[in-house]
Amino acid sequence: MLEITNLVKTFAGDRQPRRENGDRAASRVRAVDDISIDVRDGELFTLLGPSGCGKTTTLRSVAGLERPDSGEISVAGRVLFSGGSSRTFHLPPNQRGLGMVFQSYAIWPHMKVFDNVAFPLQVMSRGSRPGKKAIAEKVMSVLETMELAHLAGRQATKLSGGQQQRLALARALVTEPPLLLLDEPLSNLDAKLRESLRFELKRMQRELGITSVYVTHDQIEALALSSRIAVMRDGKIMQTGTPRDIYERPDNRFVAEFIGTSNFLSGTVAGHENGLLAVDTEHGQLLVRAEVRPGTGEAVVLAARPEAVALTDQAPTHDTPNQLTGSVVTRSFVGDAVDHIVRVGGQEVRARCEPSVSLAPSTTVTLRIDPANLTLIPVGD
Ligand SMILES: Nc1ncnc2c1ncn2[C@@H]1O[C@H](COP(=O)(O)OP(=O)(O)OP(=O)(O)O)[C@@H](O)[C@H]1O
Repeated sequence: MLEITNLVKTFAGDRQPRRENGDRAASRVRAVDDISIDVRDGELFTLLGPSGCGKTTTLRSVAGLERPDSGEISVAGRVLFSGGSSRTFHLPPNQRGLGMVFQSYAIWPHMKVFDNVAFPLQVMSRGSRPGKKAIAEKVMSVLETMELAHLAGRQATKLSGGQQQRLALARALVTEPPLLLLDEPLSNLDAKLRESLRFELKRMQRELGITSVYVTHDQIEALALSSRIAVMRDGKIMQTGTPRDIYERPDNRFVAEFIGTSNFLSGTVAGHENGLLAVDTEHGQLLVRAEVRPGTGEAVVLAARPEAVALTDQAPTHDTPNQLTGSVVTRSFVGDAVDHIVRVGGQEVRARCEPSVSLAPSTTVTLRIDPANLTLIPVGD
């Protein structure tokens, strides 16, 4: 569906000191350094990597907002950009027909919810513009998908942050683009809202089967959402694979370390109770707050960030879920926290604790992870 071949994009870097011959040579930053990507029909494909690795520049190049130095970009066989030593072809962004949602909500504040979504249809060229009635139907249908239909008449600014972001999505989807580009669309939202919108985004993407490219620096978000992930560093792709490939079989040290700052616990779904999912792991049963409902017996992975793992040298208590027993391997002070590595059965778990919690190697400890702080990653996705 989306094919990127040998894409290169450089920017003028900081100016260098004047040379002996009086020239000032400007160094160039290779923001995207010869990358090739093939996104399949219906996939949610994620570009993942640390700040400055070239994710946004890649996405902006697909959108037509950056003009690459060389390479080729095509969507469904239609060339959007082709450049190199000879002639360059660069289709302007407004002729690419792609859906885009960026970090800032980018809704039109002076318009009502309905009009925000109707606008992209109203400005379509004469031949392809639907009639007034068809526009109203399309707008209401996409507002329903995003659960905003009841707010159609409201001023866009009078929506909550999550609703505004859903509105931005509705607006990007209404023209039924062949490809949806999403640049950290959830990063301005608080953790709870991010979690629930992540599920909605995944549901919507699946239901509509819309091919999407998603940019994020958040490994857990990438693992939980994506069909496949490309991990980037310094403008290059370090590995492309399914979430499972990436965390189970990292190709190189960079990918292993970048993904490995989170903890992963494998298990199978045992059942549901009181809005919580019970997962059997080799360390016992863990509860996770999840809005998706995989079937009993399905294989899943639970992810926990190190700061979500609490440690104590007290024995487990009866009234608290998600307690594991382990033994401290190492601890290290990192300024405002103490990082511990704890051996639990056959695996090491990282816990980032308050400075007041500092447990010596070989101490037997109880690890506690709140069900709300575990992320469910369906494997086999
Ligand atoms: N307009 C620009 N002019 C000069 N350098 C740029 C420009 N845009 C990006 N860069 C540089 O290109 C590199 C890649 O930037 P890019 O924004 O694509 O990274 P990113 O992975 O999306 O980072 P972030 O997650 O912080 O947004 C960085 O070194 C950045 O400083």
